[in-house]
Amino acid sequence: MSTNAYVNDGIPFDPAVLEGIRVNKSATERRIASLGGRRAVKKDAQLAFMLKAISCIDLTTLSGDDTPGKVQRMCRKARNPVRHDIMEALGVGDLSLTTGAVCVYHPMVKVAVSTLQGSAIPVAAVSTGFPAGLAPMETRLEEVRRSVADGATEIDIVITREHALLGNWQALYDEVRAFKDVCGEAHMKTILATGQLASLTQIAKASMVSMMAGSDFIKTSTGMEGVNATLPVSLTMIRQIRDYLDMTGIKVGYKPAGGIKTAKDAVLYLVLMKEELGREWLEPELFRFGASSLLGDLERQLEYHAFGGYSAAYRHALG
Ligand SMILES: O=C[C@H](O)COP(=O)(O)O
Repeated sequence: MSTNAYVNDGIPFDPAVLEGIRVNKSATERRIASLGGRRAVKKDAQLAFMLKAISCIDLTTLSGDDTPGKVQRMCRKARNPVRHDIMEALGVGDLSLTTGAVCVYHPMVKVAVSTLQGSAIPVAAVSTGFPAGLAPMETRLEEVRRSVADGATEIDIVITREHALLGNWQALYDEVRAFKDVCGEAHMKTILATGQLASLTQIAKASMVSMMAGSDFIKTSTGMEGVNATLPVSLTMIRQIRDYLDMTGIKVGYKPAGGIKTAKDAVLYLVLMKEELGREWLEPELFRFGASSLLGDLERQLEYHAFGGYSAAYRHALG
């Protein structure tokens, strides 16, 4: 069962809501360009942002050569994401820092759950025919059922891109709703694969439909598309989260995923969340990074803050 208090039961499909959605690409890009320069993050705040970023990572391995051993190592890293001597030197040795979750393919759910036993770290399973989402619907639904039965409390689903590309919003709604029904109490994150959609307006509409259908989180990418998470796409999606909140009073989470590799990038995403949605979206209940290598750079930067020097990237596991 999910321990996340933020649940979106969804609302009935309303095509009229979509008619008013238009995204101005240049205005979106201008807003993002203002992000880095306008407010340089000071050193102490940077440290806080980096620790926050770690607590919001869905530490991920999604590779054809995943093995139980690799997943176990990743789970151990999720429990202790930063070397003890670095945490001590930063004066935060007593902080019980973990990543937000670990994220794996279905066959690795059991091993992740057993390795994380005794911690509060949830296991997320990518499901529904990840990454293309082109398996038969019954197979995709069954995959969700099995991941939930094996102990995943978070399910990352992929949408059928065709529905969004053709503007078949009722079909997208019905698909996401069907996945939500089989997720039961597991928290559902809906991956739009934004790099394969046609425009920011289409991404905004797909975000809104996914939330109407009961997504607890909306997520950019699988990490396997040619273009994965970007800041303009993120601004587009989180403004839909804001509109859905205004419309329903329901808070939906956001997960940028794929290609986020540096502490600097992570801080920009956190600043964007804080400025657009407020502090509540800086918690793992409402914000996650889907990332396989970001933790390595964050640990490296924290080491720099602690000791004034970098060690080689290879010294940071999963770096
Ligand atoms: O959802 C997670 C992504 O697949 C991770 O992508 P990445 O390997 O580029 O960090």
